[in-house]
Amino acid sequence: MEQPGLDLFQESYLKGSFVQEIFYNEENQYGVFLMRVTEATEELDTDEVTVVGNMIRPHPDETLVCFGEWTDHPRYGKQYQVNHVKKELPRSKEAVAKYLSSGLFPGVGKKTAEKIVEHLGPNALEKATADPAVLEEVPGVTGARAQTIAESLREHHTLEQALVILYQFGLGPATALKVVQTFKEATMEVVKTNPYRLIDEVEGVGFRRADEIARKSGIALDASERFQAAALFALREASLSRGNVFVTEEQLVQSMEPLLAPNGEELFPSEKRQRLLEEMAEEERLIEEHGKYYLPSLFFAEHGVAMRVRDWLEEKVEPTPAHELYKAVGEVEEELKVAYAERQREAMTMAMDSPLMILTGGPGTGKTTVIKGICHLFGRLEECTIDPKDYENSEKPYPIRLVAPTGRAAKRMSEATGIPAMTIHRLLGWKGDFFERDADHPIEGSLLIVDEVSMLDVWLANQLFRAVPKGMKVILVGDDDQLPSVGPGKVLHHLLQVRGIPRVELTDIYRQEEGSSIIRLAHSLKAGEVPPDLTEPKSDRRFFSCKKDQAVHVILQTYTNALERGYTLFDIQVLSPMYKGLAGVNRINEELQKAVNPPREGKKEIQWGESVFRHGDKVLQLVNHPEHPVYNGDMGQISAIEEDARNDQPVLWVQFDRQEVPYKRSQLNQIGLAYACSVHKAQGSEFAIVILPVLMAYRRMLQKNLIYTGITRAKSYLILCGETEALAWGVNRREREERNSQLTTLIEAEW
Ligand SMILES: Nc1ncnc2c1ncn2[C@@H]1O[C@H](COP(=O)(O)OP(=O)(O)OP(=O)(O)O)[C@@H](O)[C@H]1O
Repeated sequence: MEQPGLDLFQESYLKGSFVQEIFYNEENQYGVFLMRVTEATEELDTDEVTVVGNMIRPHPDETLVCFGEWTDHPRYGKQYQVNHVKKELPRSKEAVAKYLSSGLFPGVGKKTAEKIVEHLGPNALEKATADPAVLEEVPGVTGARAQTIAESLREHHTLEQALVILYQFGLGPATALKVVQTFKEATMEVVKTNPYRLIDEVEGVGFRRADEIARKSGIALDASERFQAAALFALREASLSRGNVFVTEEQLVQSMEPLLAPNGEELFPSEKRQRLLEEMAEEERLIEEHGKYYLPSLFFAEHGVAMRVRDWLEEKVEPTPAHELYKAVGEVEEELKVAYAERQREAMTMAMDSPLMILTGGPGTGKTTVIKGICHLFGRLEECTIDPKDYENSEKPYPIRLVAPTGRAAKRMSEATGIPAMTIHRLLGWKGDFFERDADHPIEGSLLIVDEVSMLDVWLANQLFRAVPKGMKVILVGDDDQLPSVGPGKVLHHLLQVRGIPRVELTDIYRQEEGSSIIRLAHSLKAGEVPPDLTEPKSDRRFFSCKKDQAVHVILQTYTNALERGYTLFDIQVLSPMYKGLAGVNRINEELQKAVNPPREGKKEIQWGESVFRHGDKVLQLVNHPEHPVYNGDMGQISAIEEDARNDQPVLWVQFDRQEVPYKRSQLNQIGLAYACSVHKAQGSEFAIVILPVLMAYRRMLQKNLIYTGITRAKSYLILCGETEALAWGVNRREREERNSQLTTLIEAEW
């Protein structure tokens, strides 16, 4: 094996060809190959080496130079982690002929390949790339065919070159590959003339990265496209990271400053700025209205929601005669064996006569009990059965649609009311990139009840509202003190500010009667007060004082104690405000996995990025899965693992409540370990036991809504661990910023 001196090649590399593909994922171009090495920077004790990394799928006859480093994988041993790959064109006549007929070049079979090599010699590839006309000299190759072959040769060559240049521009191999795959032969053109296109078209490229490329391509600091890219980037950041539906011009300019001129120089005077923004508005890349700047999709969503709400407010409903209403309420009370409180009764009767109504209230105030009452009252007044069984073989659709943003919330609601419930995505027929239900294909039924509305962002609210047919009553149920939606807008909050939307707020706590001190604590914290008995042990809650570095230990101890007492993995949930850090979600998951589901001989597991999925692990679905009805926030348990599954075959199965869902390797980013999860991910769910660390180390994240949401996830037992001052600090801190939205004004202005 050749070994050139290190002075010639500073980087470590292996040269050779791939003799076997062990694994290859088309989606992220990640592969594992066996390479026969002919040349290397260091001495090797074998000439067959396992090589892993992101790369365009190599062809067996290609000679490759892989630059990278040696790693020691805990499971697979020593392997070469490729950083980037350079392909060498084959040199011998046989290899060139084989390469040409490998299928990479359309229309070139074995015979033609041999003829080309015969005629042009071993340098055929270089010659044909430089001058396609030489191919025409090959007997039997017509002008058009010569052209096609030369084009694909050149295309290959250009892609290779583009990759090398992108590496030089500082892009990592995975991103560089994505760029080349997106723009193909146009890659270099895009990179040289408008690398800002990468922000929109290549996942994982932000403004700063694109701007670095622009610098290297010689694009001026005051170029128009630079300004416009920064404007869109800032607008997206404001909406997606901070939840704003729009930004004011001042906010926009302010957030663009650090992007455009970190040293404070004025590259875009106000006149130029104005002109460039106007240009973007003309091209509908953004929308400007009275000095407010929107991403188009948010503008239309917010206006859509406002328009729909206005329609409901303008709708006239014939009121049900009072005596009929009260008689029916009495019958429902009798049927359900509940004596509804005055306010609860008001909510039920109001729901019957309003096209749109909002029901709010903290935990334990009886929202679910009222939802059930509303459904039964509706059935009586409409004189229709609400027993799902009566609709099983009927043409008639079930009249009530009960929905929630997460699968767990829907399940909880359906269990508590006895009425079928589903996620909003399922109701709307989410197909992965579009909803089947819209204004032209509305949902069926005459009563829609949406729970956990605080989680609804303006996009989803618009999708849902536009799919509601005329005449269907809509009841929105939620708790405005919970965390707002992850996506932009604060729909429930802003709807509550509209005067004129019928609403009832439930304030009396009923669960307290059952002796819940968790709910009492939640209500105190909501009022910004830490009760003096916080650290006193109660029958349903405990506070364990500890510092940051002890928190994980306390969590492990409590968790395993609960398991010993017969609680299951699904009864206990650790919630943490952060992912990173000593007591963050990631670390707790790692430690709990070690403690409650350790590796064992014969127990299958699979490495995924930094983490390991093991048979029996509790996992969380992170996105809505359009193929199977599993949704963001659903939890399940790994029921099988096939370690050596081929790329297109499932590698792991998760048992959710009602079904087992298979995942291919490329889909493993849709799940995560779930012994611990973020408070955001637990929205809409309840657990028998919640363990919540509250530490000053998290103070950046701690705020009232988050603590309140975390605590109210506990149904039977709450364990707080950490520092009392962290809790006090957090509950006195409101959400950092209000979210910009015009929703209230839009509805009120024209209504
Ligand atoms: N009028 C009432 N009389 C007696 N008990 C009631 C009444 N209303 C509600 N409850 C009881 O209070 C408890 C909490 O009610 P419910 O679950 O409906 O509240 P919730 O607002 O939906 O709470 P959460 O959001 O925490 O689920 C239940 O056990 C319920 O039976």
